[in-house]
Amino acid sequence: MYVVLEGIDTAGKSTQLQLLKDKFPSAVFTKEPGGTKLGIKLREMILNGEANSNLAEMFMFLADRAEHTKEVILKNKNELVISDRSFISGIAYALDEEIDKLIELNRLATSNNFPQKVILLELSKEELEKRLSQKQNDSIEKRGIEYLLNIQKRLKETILKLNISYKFIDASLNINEIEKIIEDFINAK
Ligand SMILES: Nc1ncnc2c1ncn2[C@@H]1O[C@H](COP(=O)(O)OP(=O)(O)O)[C@@H](O)[C@H]1O
Ligand SMILES: Cc1cn([C@H]2C[C@H](O)[C@@H](COP(=O)(O)OP(=O)(O)O)O2)c(=O)[nH]c1=O
Repeated sequence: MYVVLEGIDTAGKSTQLQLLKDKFPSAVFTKEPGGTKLGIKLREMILNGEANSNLAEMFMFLADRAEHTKEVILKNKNELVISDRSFISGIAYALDEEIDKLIELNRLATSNNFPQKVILLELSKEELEKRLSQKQNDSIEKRGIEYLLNIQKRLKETILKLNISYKFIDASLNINEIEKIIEDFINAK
């Protein structure tokens, strides 16, 4: 089963993945961008802000995703794979394009291998402000609070359009409470 953890920057994805590694020791943990050898190079270029064109940046994420699908998702088809982000981020962050068109592009990039379950960690504006103020920001995060809240809205909209089992979780809950909700959701049939 292929499960993905989604949420805007600082929603708590890394924190939860760290805990999930103990709960699911035999699972394959991966991430987008940067879950493959090629992806590590693409991720560095993307986060350094090397692309001036939004379209070029989007295609770098799609290239990362195509490689990730072949090298990680398809090679571990019979395992529990848990990923930090997915094509759902790809759609939400590509603000210039329509969601439906992006779904089609992502079907192509993944050869139709979408996740079976998606978890979204949702932040309130107040909590996002607090967390961003405590962090050194990369080029994407520097785009600001309203930008990230808009992305969060698009993450939800995208998930609701897809026929994938999902769980929305209040990211300001206690860390262990969130972990339990995620664990139960992964274990549920
Ligand atoms: N449930 C939570 N409650 C309060 N703070 C949290 C919670 N989860 C994570 N954090 C803190 O928020 C910040 C961002 O978390 P992180 O896991 O790095 O987010 P992401 O990987 O989504 O960017 C970190 O400082 C982390 O310690
Ligand atoms: C997967 C993906 C991520 N992104 C963005 C989301 C993040 O801002 C950044 C990846 O950074 P990352 O460090 O993995 O996220 P986080 O800061 O939450 O730990 O790239 C896209 O714009 N498009 C995509 O397709």
